[in-house]
Amino acid sequence: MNGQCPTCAQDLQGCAFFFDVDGTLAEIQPRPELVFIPAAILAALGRLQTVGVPVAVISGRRLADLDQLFEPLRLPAAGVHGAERRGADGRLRQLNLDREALRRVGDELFQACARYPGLHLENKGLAFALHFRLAPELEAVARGLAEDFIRRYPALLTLQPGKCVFELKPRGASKGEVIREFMREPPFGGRVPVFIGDDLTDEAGFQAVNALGGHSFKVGPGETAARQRLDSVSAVEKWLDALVRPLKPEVYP
Ligand SMILES: O=P(O)(O)OC[C@H]1O[C@H](O[C@H]2O[C@H](CO)[C@@H](O)[C@H](O)[C@H]2O)[C@H](O)[C@@H](O)[C@@H]1O
Repeated sequence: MNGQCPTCAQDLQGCAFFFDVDGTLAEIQPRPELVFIPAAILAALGRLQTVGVPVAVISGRRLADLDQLFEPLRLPAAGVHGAERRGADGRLRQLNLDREALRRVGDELFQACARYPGLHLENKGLAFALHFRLAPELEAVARGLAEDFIRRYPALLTLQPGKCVFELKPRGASKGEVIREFMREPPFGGRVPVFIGDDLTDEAGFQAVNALGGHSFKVGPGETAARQRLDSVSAVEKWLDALVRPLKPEVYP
């Protein structure tokens, strides 16, 4: 195999790639369940995986959702902002959390959100997303609800703002920490990490790869710890295409 990273000219086999999902590999959609990964991106990730270049997705979504989105690929992945992780060996690790307490929080949130039909509560079991994309006038309500629950359950939850969403994520969940965990394991360990993301939850990941001597890319505008920039999901697609294009054609029919 030959091939280089188009940005840093590093041999691909020396790199390990980490990708955020929504806003990075998939265009933002009005509702979470409408999201899809473009076929060209799936093909590029599949190519990298086929030739043994380590690839993982690092998302706020649940692992189960990620597996559906990336079908037929089954990638090493971290879900719920790092609260759950599946390594390259297939082993699952989760933060040690009080599931019964989280279930009660989910029930309470459901009751609280019922008063605001425009709010969409995404209950991920280990985390809760209060989406106001389809009702922007409810942003302050969503923030208020999220802050109230964080105040009442400070040992359990922490606030993670995002794109038209306030998330209550488990305390201790961090995209930076899961990238560091992947980098301590084969086949990621010993390589140069590259992380591409677009949102506030990705900042911990950018900081982690910067500290590990890797490359960090922010998709779109906004202040960031990332050191390089890609404009959009289509720019990520083109970047990935440039990454895999030099790979030998006989390996990829
Ligand atoms: O870390 P990510 O993979 O980027 O996931 C972050 C959150 O993405 C989803 O919400 C966002 O995307 C939706 C679909 O485009 C959009 O409707 C919503 O406004 C965005 O906030 C997902 O629903 C969350 O669970 C993820 O945590």
